[in-house]
Amino acid sequence: MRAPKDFFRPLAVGAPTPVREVPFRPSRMIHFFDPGNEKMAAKIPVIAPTVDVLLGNLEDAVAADRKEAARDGLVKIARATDFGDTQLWTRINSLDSPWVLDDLLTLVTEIGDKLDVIMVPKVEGAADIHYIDRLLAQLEAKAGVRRPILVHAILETATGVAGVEEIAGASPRMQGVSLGPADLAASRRMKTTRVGGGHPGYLVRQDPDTQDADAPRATYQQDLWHYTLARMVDACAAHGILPYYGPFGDIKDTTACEDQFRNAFLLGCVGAWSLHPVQIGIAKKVFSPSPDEVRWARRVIEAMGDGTGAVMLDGKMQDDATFKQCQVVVELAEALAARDPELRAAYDAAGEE
Ligand SMILES: CC(C)(COP(=O)(O)OP(=O)(O)OC[C@H]1O[C@@H](n2cnc3c(N)ncnc32)[C@H](O)[C@@H]1OP(=O)(O)O)[C@@H](O)C(=O)NCCC(=O)NCCSC(=O)C[C@H](O)C(=O)O
Ligand SMILES: [Mg+2]
Repeated sequence: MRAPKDFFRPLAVGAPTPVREVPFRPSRMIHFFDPGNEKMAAKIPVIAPTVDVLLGNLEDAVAADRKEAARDGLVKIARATDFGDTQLWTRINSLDSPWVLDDLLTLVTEIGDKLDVIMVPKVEGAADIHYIDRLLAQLEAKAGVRRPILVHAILETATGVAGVEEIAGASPRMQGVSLGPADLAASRRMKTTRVGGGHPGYLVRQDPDTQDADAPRATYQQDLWHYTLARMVDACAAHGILPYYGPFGDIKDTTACEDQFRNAFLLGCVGAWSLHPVQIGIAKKVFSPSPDEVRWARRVIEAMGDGTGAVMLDGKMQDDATFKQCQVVVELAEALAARDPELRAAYDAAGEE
């Protein structure tokens, strides 16, 4: 553990100075693609302007004999593409894999100036982040990278969940954390076989009718991920970094995907992963506050004046705390609208009603 006074010092001579605050850049969808898959790679110039983050995936879902093709493909795409203000991320292979060292050596050396964030899978604790932190500093110095590449951890082992607070605060490079429900389920020995989402067996049942013991009893499906997501959101907020829901594997079930994403949004997440083009629009819709909500939030802020005291608005009490919640909504809306002209128009129109 570094002493507090050294926390923001570069970890290698010649490495860029670490950031003091994670820059808030829209990242409603982190769009995964396999850079070694020619069909997907061909779509990247068209997809890039429609997403907030493009992520060249090198880890799970890329077969062992395609790892080098994926890595080389990412270098080629990064060099050939102007991403505008869309961020470029990568997910490297896990720290115990035979590929990760070459992933880092190649990517930082070849395209370090184009990479915004490196997503690290299966992070177990602060030690994993410290290892990556020092190695990145050495590679950035060697390659002459001018701004620090940030780090994003996937929370997908039971040990990682137990240490999420120390992971979130392990380095000034920490940009955020995503939930990895599929690996986490395996690590915990949960009895599911899905990538995220609910399960019909995880439910609570209405109490029996005292007059009629045989009367049907309603059941309510519960959210398997609530506990972990809530811990992750708190850890991220406490350390000033950003929380994300991860993947939703049932590509055809766009309704349940939207529900899962919305739960995460309401709980504090800023985005989710899109695994297929059909999930891009869902994430965009869900992780952008609706024009009605923005209009309401603006009304509360206006009615509250300096933000102290209490007022009634449409029969509802507003005070310092609702003022702060409304500021969160309006600040997010403004940051997203600055990048998204359609959203700007929708928010402006709502303001005129
Ligand atoms: C899920 C898929 C395998 C589905 O692919 P496919 O069967 O080809 O779907 P479609 O026929 O509907 O595709 C239509 C066209 O769109 C292209 N396509 C598909 N996906 C993408 C994409 N992500 N980006 C760009 N283009 C895409 C197809 O090539 C088709 O093109 P064409 O034929 O020319 O019309 C596939 O979507 C896929 O592999 N997605 C990514 C999966 C992935 O990254 N998985 C890893 C992340 S989840 C995870 O790791 C779990 C997590 O860590 C945890 O532990 O929880
Ligand atoms: Mg995983």
